[in-house]
Amino acid sequence: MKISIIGSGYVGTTIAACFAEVGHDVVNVDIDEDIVASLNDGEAPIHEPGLDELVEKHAGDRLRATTDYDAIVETDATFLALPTPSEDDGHIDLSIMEAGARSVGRTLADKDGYHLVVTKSTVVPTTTEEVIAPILEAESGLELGSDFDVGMNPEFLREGSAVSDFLDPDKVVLGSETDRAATLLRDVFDPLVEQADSPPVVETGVREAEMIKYANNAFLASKISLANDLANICKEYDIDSEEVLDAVGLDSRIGSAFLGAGVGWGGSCFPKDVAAIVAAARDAGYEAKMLEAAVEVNDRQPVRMLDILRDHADPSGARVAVLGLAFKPGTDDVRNSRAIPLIDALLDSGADVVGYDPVATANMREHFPDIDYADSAADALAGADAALVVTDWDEFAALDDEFDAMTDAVVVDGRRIVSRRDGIVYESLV
Ligand SMILES: NC(=O)C1=CN([C@@H]2O[C@H](COP(=O)(O)OP(=O)(O)OC[C@H]3O[C@@H](n4cnc5c(N)ncnc54)[C@H](O)[C@@H]3O)[C@@H](O)[C@H]2O)C=CC1
Ligand SMILES: O=C(O)[C@H]1O[C@H](OP(=O)(O)OP(=O)(O)OC[C@H]2O[C@@H](n3ccc(=O)[nH]c3=O)[C@H](O)[C@@H]2O)[C@H](O)[C@@H](O)[C@@H]1O
Repeated sequence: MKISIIGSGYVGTTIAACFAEVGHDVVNVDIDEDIVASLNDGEAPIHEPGLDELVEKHAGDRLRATTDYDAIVETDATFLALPTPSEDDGHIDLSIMEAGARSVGRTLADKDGYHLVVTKSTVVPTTTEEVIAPILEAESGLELGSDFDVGMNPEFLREGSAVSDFLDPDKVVLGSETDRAATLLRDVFDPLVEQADSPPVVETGVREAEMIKYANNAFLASKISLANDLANICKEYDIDSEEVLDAVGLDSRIGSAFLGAGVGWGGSCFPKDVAAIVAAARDAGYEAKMLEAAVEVNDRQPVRMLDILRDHADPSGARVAVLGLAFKPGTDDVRNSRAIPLIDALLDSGADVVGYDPVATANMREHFPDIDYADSAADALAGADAALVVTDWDEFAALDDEFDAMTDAVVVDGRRIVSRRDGIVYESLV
């Protein structure tokens, strides 16, 4: 099949390369000329394990990129993989989706024959039918339900394992409102489902598919916050929270994944998606109390970490090493990293901050151009009065003699990753 994908970021590039891998002809449309050039040169514009190989293998053959929306006319289906950021009050900002839909609609005016437009981005329920579809109709002059249909196919991949998550998913969710759209979506996913050893395929309505994505992310984020709440109680009683949560996770109804207690969840999606569904629920007249509490617990974890530091050392005038700047290990992405509120609070307290991350320093420098950055954990620790461990990079577990170079070795561990205890003042957050 011929597929077009609008947007070539984490999701757009990954699904384009993977659709090409399972045999589709794919064209990626992005407004960024550098991204388009990179894809056409056979180089992935983002860092994801396995992506370079797929892009190199298919570029110039089953995979091409362009800035020209006209390319979608020749395709059977168009996937919108555009950003859906948050407004300041948490509401979803649909302006980029609306701009993309206008461009797609204008282009489809020139198409003879049926077309399917699928929302891949995470959007609050009713967006595809009540925002995207009317724009497509108005701009194209075509009629929804006869000339074209809309569908919704939420994405569950994680950064750092995007290719393997997409090619080997736990489930595929296909949202549509007409038989023709359902059949076409099935045709798109059949080759992927077959090579992935037939994961469950959930065929549902468009707004149900939109809600499944939010429910998924809200559940995972809340599970971490609940683990953090329980771990905080454990700490009050001097109980090892890891032992407790490991045992709890053995219950097959609960499961061990996403029970990792610590400084909380960040990244480009959990914070914005939980905020967006809470705001959408409020607009609809419902107060999502559990989700609001999940956010509150998450916001409190970095504050608790600073409180622990203050129990052992005065941050004012102290040199504090922040180990780990990425929102999770395996990525250079710092969007909503827990390191950001921590560094902000340290600077407010008058601390002299030195940050270290194996790969995310350049991105964090854009947020905090004026703090120091070290080239290694050892350099960050040398002469520091205290260290806060924020991201669970494996290399932090191996730190040992490096702590001896600290001036006053106070270590507050936000991810329970540091092994060394002797000769340092060590306290874990949970
Ligand atoms: N990043 C992730 O791990 C996941 C993201 N999602 C959702 O997928 C959606 C996309 O997210 P990402 O891929 O992370 O975004 P991204 O920011 O990495 O990439 C978006 C791309 O769209 C391009 N773009 C912007 N306006 C455009 C326009 N009018 N026409 C064509 N291209 C345009 C940008 O140049 C950029 O390359 C969001 O709704 C996100 O919530 C869903 C699952 C996982
Ligand atoms: O919608 C999205 O964009 C994606 O959001 C998350 O993926 P991602 O943000 O890449 O990263 P995760 O591995 O889920 O981690 C998110 C945050 O939770 C934290 N986390 C994770 C697991 C855990 O046990 N404890 C914990 O604090 C991580 O450190 C990180 O800050 C979801 O896992 C994906 O399924 C989803 O598609």
